[in-house]
Amino acid sequence: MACGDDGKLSLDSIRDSLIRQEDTIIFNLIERIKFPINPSLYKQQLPSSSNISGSLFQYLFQETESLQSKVGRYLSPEENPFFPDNLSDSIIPLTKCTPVLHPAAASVNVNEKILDIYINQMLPLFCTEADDDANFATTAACDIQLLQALSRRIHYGKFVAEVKFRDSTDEYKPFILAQDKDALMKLLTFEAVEEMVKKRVAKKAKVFGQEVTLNDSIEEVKGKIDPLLVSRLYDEWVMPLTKFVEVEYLLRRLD
Ligand SMILES: O=C(O)C(=O)C[C@]1(C(=O)O)C=C[C@@H](O)C=C1
Repeated sequence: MACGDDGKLSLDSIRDSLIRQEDTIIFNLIERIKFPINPSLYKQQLPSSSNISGSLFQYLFQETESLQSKVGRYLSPEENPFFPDNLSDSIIPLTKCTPVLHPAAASVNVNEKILDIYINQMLPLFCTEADDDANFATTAACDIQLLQALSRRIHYGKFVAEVKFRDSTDEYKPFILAQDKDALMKLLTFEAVEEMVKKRVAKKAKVFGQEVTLNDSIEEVKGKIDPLLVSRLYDEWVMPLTKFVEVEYLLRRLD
């Protein structure tokens, strides 16, 4: 949802973007699972002489975000930082355009949850537990790309919620005034759409993860990623967190 796209805001256009973002997430997953979990990356305390606290991963991620913030990454309402206290001012001036989202959108950030689920549940599900392969910098680069793609997709819930609110203000308003989270969750849920998303991401995982050879007679070989796990990723984490973001945004929509 680029600056000035306000006029193009529709549920169909937002869903098209979510569909395109599936490709990014699945390709990034395929890249990450080339490596084992590499647990030392997330636990390793750096030598005290380095003056850096936390894990190597945290250090790399914070420095990446800090550098990207200098060139304006977090001026975009689509981007939400994992380490908001560690950002630098942007050297790129803010473009003047009408914001699509309500200003309270800035206070909705579920990246702490995403990071916790990613390290403690997703990596053990997708990656092998083989010994560390010491490819820490490359592994972390894959993690950061994937986490940023997941975060962008999940926080897109703000745009989905905004368009649903604009399309059906009379239906949403009483539940927002009553701060009724359950009623909002029910109203914004489309089970048939969720079923389609799960099927589509499994199909994409099968297609994107297949080995491409020039020998047509070769039997179908095991793909690079398990389609069922991708479907589970969306079912258990991506869609529930997107809906959580939608509810949190709507609760603040009339502030
Ligand atoms: O497409 C929507 O209406 C959304 O709110 C997005 C989404 C999703 O995360 O994919 C979430 C909730 C709906 O039940 C269906 C799909």
